[in-house]
Amino acid sequence: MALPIQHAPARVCGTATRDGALAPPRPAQRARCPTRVTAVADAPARSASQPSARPKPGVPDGTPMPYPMELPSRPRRNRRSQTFRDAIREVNLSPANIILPLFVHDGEDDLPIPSMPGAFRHGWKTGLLAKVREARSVGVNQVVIFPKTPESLKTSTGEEAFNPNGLAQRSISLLKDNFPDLEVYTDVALDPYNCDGHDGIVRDDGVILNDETVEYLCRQAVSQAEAGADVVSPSDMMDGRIGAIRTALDESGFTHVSIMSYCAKYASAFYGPFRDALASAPAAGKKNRIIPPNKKTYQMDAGNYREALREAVADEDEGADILLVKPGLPYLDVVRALRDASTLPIAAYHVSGEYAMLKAAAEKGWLDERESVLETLLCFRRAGADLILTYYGVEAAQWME
Ligand SMILES: NCc1[nH]cc(CCC(=O)O)c1CC(=O)O
Ligand SMILES: [Mg+2]
Repeated sequence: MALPIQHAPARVCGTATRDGALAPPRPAQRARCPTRVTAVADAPARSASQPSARPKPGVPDGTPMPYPMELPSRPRRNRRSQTFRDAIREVNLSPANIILPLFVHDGEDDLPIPSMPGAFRHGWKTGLLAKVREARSVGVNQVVIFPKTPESLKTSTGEEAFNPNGLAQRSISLLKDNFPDLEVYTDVALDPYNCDGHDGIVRDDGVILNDETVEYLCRQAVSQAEAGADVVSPSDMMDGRIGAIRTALDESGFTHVSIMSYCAKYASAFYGPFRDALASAPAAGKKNRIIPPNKKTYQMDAGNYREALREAVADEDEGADILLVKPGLPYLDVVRALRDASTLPIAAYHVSGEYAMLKAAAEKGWLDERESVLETLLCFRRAGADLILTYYGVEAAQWME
């Protein structure tokens, strides 16, 4: 059967130069150009009664002639076998790249999170330990802890954030006691502890105070370090907090504790399921108090790229050890920008909404979950991420085996 191949309109045969311009064709190439009609003269003449006669047996109509084409380059040769494809793959994905985010609550049972099927608020003792044991068994040895604070403990300044006996602090200690070589990351921001649902302290007129918040973040980070945290991760986007936290840690004897800065964190709709999990969405305005309904005065605008570089330079100068971009997939250009601009390790957060999208499509049977998750995570690596925070951490590591 003749294949419905349409010849492309005649184009200039030439060689693309490095800057993408077409160089004039070299004489030797003229004869090779598949769209040139001269080649047809070499084909057997077609009689009027056999309009679709083929030039050679088994060669579909429309095949460019001469056949085989004299191609100087055939990239498909390098894709011919799985062995070869594996051998020359440019980046790889390993459980070592994964940081598993874990929600904890101050109770016993693991509670499902409806907008994040397969993820739980773990009971801070048994459930948390069991999940970490499972993660380690597949090679994931890094976790980040997100505590769900009971509403009764939330205040407008979030002091529970640095309660030495708080849920976060207890969870960190428990993990380090049980798994001394586990890398425990923490979240530094006030939103899970703040009755207004903001990462910083909200003044009555709705302004989110920067410098006052930084002081609280320093106390929170030091308290997490005292509990045994290996890496504190400020996710609040206040200005100047990396330098202040570095100084506070150093002065308290924690020169060995690292800082992973959420340096390019965007005001994103993809955090919705996370805020469900922690009941941490910005609160409704109250009598005599204005509470901004979103985080746009501190998290970045989705349209901005250069601004991410500005944030990265500042955080690197202030002493960050790792730079993080968040969300992940819609912001891979920013991951690449930071990868190229900095010598620090780069982390990317495959956030709750991105997880929910894949889960929902997989549950409907619209996507192959394993293939789409592994592809997604590999693309983070290609964009330049060393570390990937993903709720798919354990499943992905199992699938990698
Ligand atoms: N500062 C808190 C914090 N740390 C991580 C996330 C979101 C993570 C996710 O969506 O998976 C958020 C929510 C927010 O900024 O509103
Ligand atoms: Mg900043």
